[in-house]
Amino acid sequence: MATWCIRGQGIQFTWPRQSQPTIDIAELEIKIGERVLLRGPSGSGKSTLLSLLAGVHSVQAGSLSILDAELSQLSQRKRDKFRADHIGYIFQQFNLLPYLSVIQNVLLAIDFSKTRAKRLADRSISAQAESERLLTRLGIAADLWLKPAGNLSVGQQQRVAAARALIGAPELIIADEPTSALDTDARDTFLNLLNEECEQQKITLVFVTHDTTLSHHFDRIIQLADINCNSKDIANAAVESDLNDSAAYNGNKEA
Ligand SMILES: Nc1ncnc2c1ncn2[C@@H]1O[C@H](COP(=O)(O)OP(=O)(O)OP(=O)(O)O)[C@@H](O)[C@H]1O
Repeated sequence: MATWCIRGQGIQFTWPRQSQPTIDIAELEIKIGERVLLRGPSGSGKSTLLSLLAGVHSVQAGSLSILDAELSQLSQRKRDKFRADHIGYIFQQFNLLPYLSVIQNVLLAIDFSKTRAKRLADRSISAQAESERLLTRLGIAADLWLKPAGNLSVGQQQRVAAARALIGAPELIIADEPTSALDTDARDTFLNLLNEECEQQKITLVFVTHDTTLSHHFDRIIQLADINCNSKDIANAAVESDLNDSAAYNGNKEA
C-alpha cells in the first residue's frame, strides 16, 4: 500500500513577470493520514504552494505527485477532475455560491464527482444525510440549511466550506486560513472536528494559518522558509516594499 500522499522533488514555480521562482523546493513528502501545518511569513509562497498541491497551477520544473498521480503530466481538465475526486479545498475566501442554499453548496462537491458520490453509496449513506451530519458537526444549525449561503456570517460560511470539502471523504484536504473569521474557542472546536473527521476517514490534511495557538492540532509543522529556497528573500522583499511604501507615504504627508 502507498505510504505517501504528497511527493515532490525539485518543484519550481515562477509567477509571470517575477525575476525568481516563488516556489523552489528540493523535496516535499507528506504521508497518508498526516496532518501538517504549513507556516511562513506573508508573501513567502504558502498559497502558491497550496495551489500547486491542488493542481490549480502546474509545476514548471520537477515532479509533484499526489496519491501517485503525477500532476504535471495531467491536462488542466484532468487536474480539475482529479481535484474534484480526491481533494477538498477550503480557500481563504471559501468560494461558496452565495445564491445557492447552504445544503446545495455542500452537495455541489458530490454533484461534481462520481467518485465521491460512490464513496458515500458504498457506505449506504445518502448525500443529503451526510451533508446534514457534517453541517451539524460543524455547528451549522438546521434552520440555516435552506438559507442562501451568502446570508450567513463569514465564520459560518467558513464552516459550510469545510463541510463541502469533507463530504465524500476525499483523500486530501487543503485548507488556506479557513479559521480567520472564527474566535479562539471556535477555532479550537473547528480544528478538533476537522481532525476527528480526517482521522476517521484517513484523510491527509495540509493547513495554512498564521495563528500560532493552533500548532498542537497537527502532527508536523513545516516552516516554508526551511524548505523553499526563495521564501526568506520573497518575504523580506515584501516587508521592504511595505516599508518603502510607508516611508514614501510619510514623506508625502510631511511635504
Ligand atoms: N496571482 C498571482 N500573480 C502574480 N504573482 C503572484 C500571484 N499570487 C502570488 N504572487 C506572488 O507570489 C508571492 C507569494 O504569494 P503567496 O500568496 O503564495 O504568499 P503567502 O505566503 O500565501 O502570503 P499570505 O500569508 O499573505 O497569504 C507574492 O509575493 C506575489 O509576488
